[in-house]
Amino acid sequence: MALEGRTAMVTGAAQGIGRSISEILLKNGAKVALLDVAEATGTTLKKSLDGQYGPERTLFIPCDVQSQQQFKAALQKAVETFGHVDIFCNNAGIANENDWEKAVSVNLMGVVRGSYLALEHMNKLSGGQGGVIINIASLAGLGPFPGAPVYTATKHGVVGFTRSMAATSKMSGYGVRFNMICPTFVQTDIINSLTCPAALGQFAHLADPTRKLMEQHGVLDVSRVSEGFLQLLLDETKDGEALVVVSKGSQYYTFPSL
Ligand SMILES: NC(=O)C1=CN([C@@H]2O[C@H](COP(=O)(O)OP(=O)(O)OC[C@H]3O[C@@H](n4cnc5c(N)ncnc54)[C@H](O)[C@@H]3O)[C@@H](O)[C@H]2O)C=CC1
Ligand SMILES: CCCCCC(=O)/C=C/C=C\C/C=C\C/C=C\CCCC(=O)O
Repeated sequence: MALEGRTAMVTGAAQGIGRSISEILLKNGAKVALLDVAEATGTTLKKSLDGQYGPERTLFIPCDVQSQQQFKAALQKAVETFGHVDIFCNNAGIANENDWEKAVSVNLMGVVRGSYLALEHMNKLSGGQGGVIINIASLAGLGPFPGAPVYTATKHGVVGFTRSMAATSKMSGYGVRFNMICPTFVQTDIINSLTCPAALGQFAHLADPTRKLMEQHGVLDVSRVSEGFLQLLLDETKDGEALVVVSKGSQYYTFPSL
């Protein structure tokens, strides 16, 4: 199998896109450390995966990506259990324009924190074995999503950070590839935030236009994102790339040259 002997760590793995990415990694032979702040959902998922793949293939670690201490301890536990981690997916994210500071903390600071911890472990210049880091951004990381300005800002931040880290890693010789995925709407719990006044905050009046945007773009199955993830992971020529996953297909985004 393509990922036999490889070990991955996925944040926000208990459900939705993170769960689908974890499952495609397992199907292809990898071992996976599943991180999520939702302890009950994560524990239930771990039990179900134990039945399918055997208990030694996964590890569930309760972890809030906002906490440096929890995140560092989670990586340490995964390394102690599996020996190393060579695939890292920063996927955990929320949509909340009302509690916008939390959205910045989870969606952007959590991705920076996870990427730096993963890099510290993987960096060939400091004894690591190299690896791949794939961050889950959004189509809202490439253009304006009306009604969700802070969500949009965090995803633009993830795109800029990941591209810069790819260039930094290449120029420094770290042996770590950085890529990102920019999906359109995907059928998971987060899209309920789009019509939830508490999550839209001062932009609650934009719930209807947002619903229309969703109808126009279509809502994808999570498997479309995990298939894209596998493609990016296995293609060693991809570094600093944004894979856009929309209803008509998946394609690499062409950024304007400066
Ligand atoms: N569903 C969609 O339409 C799209 C989602 N995305 C992105 O995909 C990623 C995954 O979202 P979905 O699976 O759609 O949503 P989801 O709400 O189904 O799953 C998010 C997971 O992240 C976990 N999580 C939230 N805060 C966390 C924290 N502080 N620490 C650790 N785990 C935390 C949740 O417990 C949950 O299991 C997010 O970054 C989201 O922004 C991107 C484009 C489209
Ligand atoms: C706030 C809830 C977020 C739900 C999950 C999500 O990220 C969904 C995003 C879907 C679409 C984003 C909408 C608009 C983005 C606008 C323009 C993209 C233009 C890209 C380009 O070609 O320049």
